[in-house]
Amino acid sequence: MTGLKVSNLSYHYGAKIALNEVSFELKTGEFCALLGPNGAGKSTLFNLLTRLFVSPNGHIEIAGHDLSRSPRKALAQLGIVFQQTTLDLDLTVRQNLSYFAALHGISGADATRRIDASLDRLGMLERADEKARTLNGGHKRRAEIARALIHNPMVLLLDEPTVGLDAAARASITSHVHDLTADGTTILWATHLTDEVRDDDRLIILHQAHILADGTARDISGKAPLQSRFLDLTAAPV
Ligand SMILES: Nc1ncnc2c1ncn2[C@@H]1O[C@H](COP(=O)(O)OP(=O)(O)OP(=O)(O)O)[C@@H](O)[C@H]1O
Repeated sequence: MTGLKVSNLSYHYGAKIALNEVSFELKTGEFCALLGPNGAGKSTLFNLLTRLFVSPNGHIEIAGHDLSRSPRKALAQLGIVFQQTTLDLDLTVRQNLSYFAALHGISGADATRRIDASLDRLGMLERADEKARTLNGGHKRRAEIARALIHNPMVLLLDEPTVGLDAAARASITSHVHDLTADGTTILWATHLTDEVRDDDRLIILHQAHILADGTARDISGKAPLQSRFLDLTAAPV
């Protein structure tokens, strides 16, 4: 079954092409790293996937729902973690998640059950009653990922979620997020850091609006380290 399908998607800012005929398909429960240097088009793609932008060209399907024809159904299956922290630092972790649950029309015992389950998935349940302000950067991101899962989306988008974190926190978050695929969540993880990509991961390399490579990280890097393969691929203009 398909988790996320993007077909012939293009986007222009005036004369500037930010995405050019981009197509890829992720299976249900697949983890995919979207690797691209600054300006590759990652944020533009995320803005199209979340319907902040609408493109007249191409199609997006989220968990089988066409985003332009059935936006409510499609967006109900989407969770997103933005690059910038959006927690209310004066609320506890649980209060932050409760607020988000309410926005999705989830309250009472159902909200409590979902919040506990989400926090548990990210190893954050014991911190539920701590103020967000007191959490370290890695725990803040984990709370935000738990929040993005409250409505049980089939597809989770993460836009460079480890920016500003130390190596240990980055490793912990990448590991937690990989674990989410075990129950069928499809993950699209935007990054510009090759060390966040595992050999077995699906990897899409985006550069100057084009997909330059799509396959397993192992196959794309070949005998070279992924970092040098990535630098080679993105050195030349498309
Ligand atoms: N509002 C805009 N007007 C004109 N050009 C834009 C606009 N926003 C982005 N671009 C250009 O579109 C291209 C893709 O930008 P985008 O922000 O999607 O890349 P990105 O991969 O997310 O980069 P970063 O990692 O730096 O956020 C870049 O060349 C960028 O300069």
